[in-house]
Amino acid sequence: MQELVIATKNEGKAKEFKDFFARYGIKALSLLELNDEVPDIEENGTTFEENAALKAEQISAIQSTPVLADDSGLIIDSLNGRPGIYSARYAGVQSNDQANIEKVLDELTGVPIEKRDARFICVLAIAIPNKPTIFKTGFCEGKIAFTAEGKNGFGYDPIFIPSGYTKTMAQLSSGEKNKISHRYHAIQQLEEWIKNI
Ligand SMILES: O=c1[nH]c(=O)c2ncn([C@@H]3O[C@H](COP(=O)(O)OP(=O)(O)OP(=O)(O)O)[C@@H](O)[C@H]3O)c2[nH]1
Ligand SMILES: [Mg+2]
Repeated sequence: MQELVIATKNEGKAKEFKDFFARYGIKALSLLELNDEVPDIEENGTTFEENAALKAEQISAIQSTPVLADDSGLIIDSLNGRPGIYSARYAGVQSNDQANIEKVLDELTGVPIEKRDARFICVLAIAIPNKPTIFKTGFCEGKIAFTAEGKNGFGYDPIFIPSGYTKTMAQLSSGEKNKISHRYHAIQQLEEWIKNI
């Protein structure tokens, strides 16, 4: 079976990539599964594109293979786009999903539903040795809930209600999330590339 390295140490993302790529007969391997120890890549870019490229290109250079990286996050309109590129570390470098969620809910205290618009963004970068890096972007629109609900998914899923739904992303099955998510919309644009992998 064909393999593709995904430059992520996030188990939630890794699981979603495995499900997506299995459909194309490709085994997605995260950095947590590689035999050699892979260094943490410093995400010091100022955009999702820069951070995705940093992860994909550095791991591709180490492994000498094509590598896909995902830089993603939550953009909340009434917080001027925060947490944005800082989504993973919003409540601090050592923060976890729970602390990040609490910080967002805290900052949105008293904000009515019409002002809770938000979207997830996923920027994929594919680095191929000696070729220009490819970028694809996907979005998922929605609103921030008043309380955290649901146990599926990861990150901010328990407080994100996708447009057209009355449940949070964490209350949807993985199959349902993977048909509407920002990651799905980005991967969909890679179909042609995947066929020629
Ligand atoms: O509810 C969510 N559902 C999602 O589908 C989702 N996708 C991203 N996120 C959030 O955005 C950060 C990305 O930051 P990020 O791209 O730097 O990833 P990461 O640091 O977790 O792992 P890595 O891929 O860099 O190793 C993550 O940690 C999450 O907090 C999501 N939250
Ligand atoms: Mg990261």
